[in-house]
Amino acid sequence: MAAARDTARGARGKRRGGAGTADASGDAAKRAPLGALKPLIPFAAVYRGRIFAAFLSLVFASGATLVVPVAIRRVIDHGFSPEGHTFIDSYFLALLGVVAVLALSSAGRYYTVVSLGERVVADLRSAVFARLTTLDPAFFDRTQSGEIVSRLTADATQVKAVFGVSISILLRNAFLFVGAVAMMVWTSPKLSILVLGAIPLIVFPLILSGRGVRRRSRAAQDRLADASAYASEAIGAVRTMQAFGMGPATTTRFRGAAENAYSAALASITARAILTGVAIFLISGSVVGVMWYGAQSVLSNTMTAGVLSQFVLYAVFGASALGQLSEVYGELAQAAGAAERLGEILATEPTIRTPLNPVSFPQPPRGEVAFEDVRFVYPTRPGHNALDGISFNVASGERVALVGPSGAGKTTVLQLLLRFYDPQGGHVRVDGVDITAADPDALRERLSLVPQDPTVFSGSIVDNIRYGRPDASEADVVRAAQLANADGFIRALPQGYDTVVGERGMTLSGGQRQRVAIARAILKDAPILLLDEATSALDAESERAVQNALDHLMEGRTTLVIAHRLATIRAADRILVLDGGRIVEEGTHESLLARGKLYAQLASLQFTDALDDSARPRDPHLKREALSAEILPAE
Ligand SMILES: Nc1ncnc2c1ncn2[C@@H]1O[C@H](COP(=O)(O)OP(=O)(O)OP(=O)(O)O)[C@@H](O)[C@H]1O
Repeated sequence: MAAARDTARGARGKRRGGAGTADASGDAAKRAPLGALKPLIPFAAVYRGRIFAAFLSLVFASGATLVVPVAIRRVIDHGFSPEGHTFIDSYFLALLGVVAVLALSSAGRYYTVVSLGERVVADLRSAVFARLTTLDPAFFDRTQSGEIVSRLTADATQVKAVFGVSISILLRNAFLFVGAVAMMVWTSPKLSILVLGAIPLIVFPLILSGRGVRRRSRAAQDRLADASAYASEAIGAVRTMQAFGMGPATTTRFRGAAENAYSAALASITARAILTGVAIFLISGSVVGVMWYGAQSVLSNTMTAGVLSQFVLYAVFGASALGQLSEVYGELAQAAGAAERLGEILATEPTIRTPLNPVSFPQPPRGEVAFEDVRFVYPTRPGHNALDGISFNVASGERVALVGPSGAGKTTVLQLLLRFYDPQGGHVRVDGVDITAADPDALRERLSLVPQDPTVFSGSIVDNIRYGRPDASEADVVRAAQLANADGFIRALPQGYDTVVGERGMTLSGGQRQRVAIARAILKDAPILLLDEATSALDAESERAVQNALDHLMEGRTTLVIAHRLATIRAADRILVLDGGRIVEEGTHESLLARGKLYAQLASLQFTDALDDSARPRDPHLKREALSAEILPAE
């Protein structure tokens, strides 16, 4: 049950990048390149007012830009003539006004569009995170946590950079391009035909190469996610890494992952560089050609110098707008790669869902549990029955211990009861209700879990205890801590209950972490307690403190405990012995010992408090043969 064990197990079943990711990238390559940005649309659509403001400022900024060449033509054609000095002041004054409008509307455009980008990405990140919290453990068995973090950070950042700045550039240039083309036609239809004829020749190859950029960009982000996943796993297990002297080897592997990310990014950059170069040459080359033709017309007096200047300015505007569009297109294609990955998470539906008409649990809770011929196979390990037709009942207030060799299916029983997975066959009932017909949140309200290696989050002790009931008063928290035998050590900490414990509670001892988790469960006060006892023996004093805390916790509750200690087993009303996903024996400690089968063997080997030091055989091999029946009754 422990988080750490979960992680380790998850890692076994995981494939780098996850199957879903690989398939989706194949599909994506076939889709319209920017279609992947679609998941962002609903996020932006919420902010209609800002979009309208952005649109207005765009219209003004582009309009002001497009007026400039007209003013320049007038200055050239009339301003330098003898009577021109009467006009020139007013021309330049008007030009100054245009420039002022341009400046104001450009600032407005930048502000509205970029802040919209920030807003959308903040919403997107929260939505992706919210979706992640609803996904069932089967998803996390397939996907590495570091990869997910990378999507939340690197991908969202890329979308933000592009969404904010590039969309602003894209829209401005799209407006300018359309405006410039219209003005070109108005200025000189003949020259315009020449220029516009060249456009399809320019645009088509750009669109084609944009697709390649996007594919490469997605590959680069995938490699980056691999590197992040590896890094977060390594940093999460830094003590193990250092204890085994694996620092240099880990660094080498990370460097490999980082190099892969670099190579993939380089491929994407190269494609973009080529795209930009080709675009600039095609576009500017065609402008040069048109200028040459226009110069001929001026020389043959079929066009004035002012009109040519005006036309050339529009052509330059149009060309540079197109050039920037192609560059932005590359960036958008990159963002599409990132958005697509985020979209995949948003589109992942949890398999554990509340049914349309959930059955409610009876009130008040009774605390009954029933497994009826439950069969279960982990999705990442098809073909292996983790539970192979298990049936048992736990009555209200009963204490049942689950015992069995490693891999027998004990943890799986608790995972199914928590509805982390649904069984392929049979039923799991709580208070008579099939849990697949109920709301998972309502189910989990009736369950308290104390895992083997309890998770303590970075934050204050008081917040950690409150984790199961955020609205609990300080007095309730203290009472729970007292019952959990944790009050004493908490008060001895530098800031008492407000002491901040490091990430994953690293600054607390194992026994202290367990007592914090027990206090949390006491505070939650659920009728059914799921307990995964720690396998590692604590020192005698902590052991007693934890045992005492557990006694308080189990009082008046139905308890299902994965037992590793004799004291717990003796306190149980009934013991279920699991092996290979089945219940092979059932009874009390004494009756099972008397049978002399699997339980009796396990009893001599497995229970951490079964042998006191004086009775512990010197030779570890002898321990295996120590007859439980001889030693255990002496306990
Ligand atoms: N997330 C998972 N994905 C795939 N297989 C899993 C997963 N978790 C457990 N298993 C497999 O299911 C079987 C039952 O595991 P389970 O964790 O229930 O055993 P256990 O009795 O709790 O063992 P232990 O005492 O070592 O914790 C094992 O073969 C295990 O390898």
